[in-house]
Amino acid sequence: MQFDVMRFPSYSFDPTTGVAAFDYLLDGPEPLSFTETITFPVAAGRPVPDAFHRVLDLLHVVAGVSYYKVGAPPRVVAPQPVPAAVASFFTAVYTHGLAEYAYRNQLPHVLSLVVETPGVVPDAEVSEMSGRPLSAVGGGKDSIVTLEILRAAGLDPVPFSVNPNPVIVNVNAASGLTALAARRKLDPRLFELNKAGALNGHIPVTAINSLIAIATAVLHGLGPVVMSNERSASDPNLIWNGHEVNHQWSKGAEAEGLLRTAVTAYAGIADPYFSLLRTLSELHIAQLFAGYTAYDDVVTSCNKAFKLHDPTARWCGDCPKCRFVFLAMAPHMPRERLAHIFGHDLFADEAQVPGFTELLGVDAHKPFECVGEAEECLVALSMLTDDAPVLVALRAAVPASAWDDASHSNVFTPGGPNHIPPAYRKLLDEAVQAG
Ligand SMILES: CC(=O)N[C@H]1[C@@H](OP(=O)(O)OP(=O)(O)OC[C@H]2O[C@@H](n3ccc(=O)[nH]c3=O)[C@H](O)[C@@H]2O)O[C@H](CO)[C@@H](O)[C@@H]1O[C@H](C)C(=O)N[C@@H](C)C(=O)N[C@@H](CCC(=O)O)C(=O)O
Ligand SMILES: Nc1ncnc2c1ncn2[C@@H]1O[C@H](COP(=O)(O)OP(=O)(O)OP(=O)(O)O)[C@@H](O)[C@H]1O
Repeated sequence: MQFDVMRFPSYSFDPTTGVAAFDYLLDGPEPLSFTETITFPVAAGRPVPDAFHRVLDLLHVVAGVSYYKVGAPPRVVAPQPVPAAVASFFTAVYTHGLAEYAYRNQLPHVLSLVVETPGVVPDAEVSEMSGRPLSAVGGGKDSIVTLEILRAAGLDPVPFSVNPNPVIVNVNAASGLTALAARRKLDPRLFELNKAGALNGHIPVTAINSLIAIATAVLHGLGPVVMSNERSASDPNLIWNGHEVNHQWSKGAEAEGLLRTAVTAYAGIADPYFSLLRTLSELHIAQLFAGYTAYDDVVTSCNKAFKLHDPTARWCGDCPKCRFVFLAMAPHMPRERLAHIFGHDLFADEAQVPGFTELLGVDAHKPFECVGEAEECLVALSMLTDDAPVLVALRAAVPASAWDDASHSNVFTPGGPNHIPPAYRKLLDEAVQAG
């Protein structure tokens, strides 16, 4: 399949049903069109603010990555004039956000795409968001820590999810907070094309979920949107053709900054979105999570729970994410509690050794998954003193030089680029001190 250009013909929004329908066109000798629908929670009795439509304009282009990847045309033409910051954001989403897809499919031209726009407009006038925080919930430990920090500060957070699976529904129930949800339905034609062998790969899903969250906050008079993206999300998995390839790019600090700037410039909202946990390592977040026992029967960080066609899974117990979270939580809680959360003790199973070795960075690059740095894994291992079979094998596998790095590690010192507003930074600092 050969296409010349990706276009964005139109979109619609019906305030009575909350349904937005976004159209896409892969144009060429045999064009393909797609429609994705996103159903927002209806805000009965509230007028639809202009800023909501502005955020949908951004979402229309960003959600197009799922369809772009079917054919990877050399041109992407956005539908309307935007401020320069928005054009830069679009280009970053299609290049950095699709870098893993480009690497795996050997499509270097994707890394140097420039999303074209039909003109440049000045930045919008800016006003504040001043409602209850809308806190994105993915069902894992990170968003639970954020919800609990916001709740403890009396901010009355509203949990929010896109396509909440049973894990997210159960986490929200355990929190006792009333949640909002949006439903996202990809065009079924995409799955037919995938089955027929079309180009496919990873997309920057957090950028899409984040814009859906911001649109929901605007529609309901809530906000800012508070995410739970950690420090290590900004670190690349590898360098290819001189470009960083980061599986988690749209969870990283660069993407967060670009998205914030684009929303402010185009929709006129100050401080619309930030990650409360941005300065923390995964190991540090796991330590804070250990202080909340109410979620032990429901929390799930395994990505198997996010499969569109099987949303019932919890911890699979045999993937990089399960291994990483098990290792990150292990120093902060008794093994019995950890085994209860996961359903079994991964450190007792010697078949897990190669997977843990990969996390420690002994053999290859960091896996294409949402896992922390090798350094964090080494520090976790150095904090564990018992002789579980996997731990014994890992200690033997780690070269002596690696332990020096771990002992000088700053994994429990908050730091790094972030966009946390000062009032929220104070809450985080208090939680870290108490933890
Ligand atoms: C659950 C998961 O990890 N899915 C990735 C997997 O897709 P798979 O086919 O195994 O299952 P589905 O997610 O059900 O996808 C079915 C097809 O639909 C396509 N698709 C899905 C969502 C979307 O927004 N657009 C789409 O086009 C997808 O390509 C499938 O063909 O492998 C895919 C290819 O590598 C990944 O793209 C799937 O990842 C999902 C989009 C997803 O939600 N993944 C998150 C769990 C995830 O990886 N989060 C990252 C953050 C990445 C970021 O920058 O935002 C993380 O936690 O590190
Ligand atoms: N379905 C979803 N709807 C809305 N936000 C989501 C969804 N899935 C993940 N997120 C948010 O996206 C960000 C990244 O997700 P991620 O899976 O890393 O976090 P998590 O589920 O909270 O924790 P963990 O890293 O333990 O899985 C987090 O802020 C999370 O709250």
